[in-house]
Amino acid sequence: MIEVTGIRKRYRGRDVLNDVSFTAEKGELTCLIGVNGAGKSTILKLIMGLTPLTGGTIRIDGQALEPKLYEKIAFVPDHLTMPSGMRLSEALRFMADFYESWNEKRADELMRFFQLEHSARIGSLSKGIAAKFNLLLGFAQDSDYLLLDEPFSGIDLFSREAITEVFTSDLMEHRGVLLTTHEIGEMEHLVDKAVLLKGGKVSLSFHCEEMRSEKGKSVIDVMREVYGA
Ligand SMILES: Nc1ncnc2c1ncn2[C@@H]1O[C@H](COP(=O)(O)OP(=O)(O)OP(=O)(O)O)[C@@H](O)[C@H]1O
Repeated sequence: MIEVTGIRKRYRGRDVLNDVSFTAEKGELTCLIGVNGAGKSTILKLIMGLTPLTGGTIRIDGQALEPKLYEKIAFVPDHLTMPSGMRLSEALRFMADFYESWNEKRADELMRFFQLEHSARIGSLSKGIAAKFNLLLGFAQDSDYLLLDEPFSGIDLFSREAITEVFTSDLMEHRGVLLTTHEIGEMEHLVDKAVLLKGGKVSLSFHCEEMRSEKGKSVIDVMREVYGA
């Protein structure tokens, strides 16, 4: 379990996150929802140790963050970070060399599934194709947890559908997935738990199925109430 307790983050004298707590469990898809600038990406960076906490604690499977724990987590940022002149085949080789958790067979399957060409260069990819390859780099790591920052941002409907299919496959079955989004769209039926951020705090956190069965509300209904949209 990823356990975020009372975290605070201050950038240049301004509190971006103020006492944020939530958990993301293995075998579940947890969605961090918030408008632009709510602090979603910051939370993922804090979990990955890419920026220091101002306060609070983050524990993974009961342990405080330390470099060894990152073997359990794959992080997919909101854009491809590989050099633009690199071919996809070279990027895959880099991942295989760099990550012990790299699963070559899975990477090959996903290359075929997303219809990606090994010889294409990173810089020549369209936005949607780049997003698919970016996701592949995370999906093909045998990690317990997968953190995804805005995986659907700027992607057309058909690419979204292909990516959604991966989320429902057994590739994800036992993993804990924590993803951020500002619009839930067709993801809604995939999400187990929603964490709604507002004003640097968690406004509401709930299991979607319970919300549906007990209050008859969808995630979008709740978002409308919280964000007044
Ligand atoms: N390195 C930084 N230095 C200063 N301020 C920052 C830094 N990174 C983020 N911020 C600020 O922190 C706030 C939260 O940013 P963050 O990127 O986490 O939001 P977000 O919810 O992911 O937004 P989006 O949906 O637009 O990606 C924003 O106001 C942003 O300007």
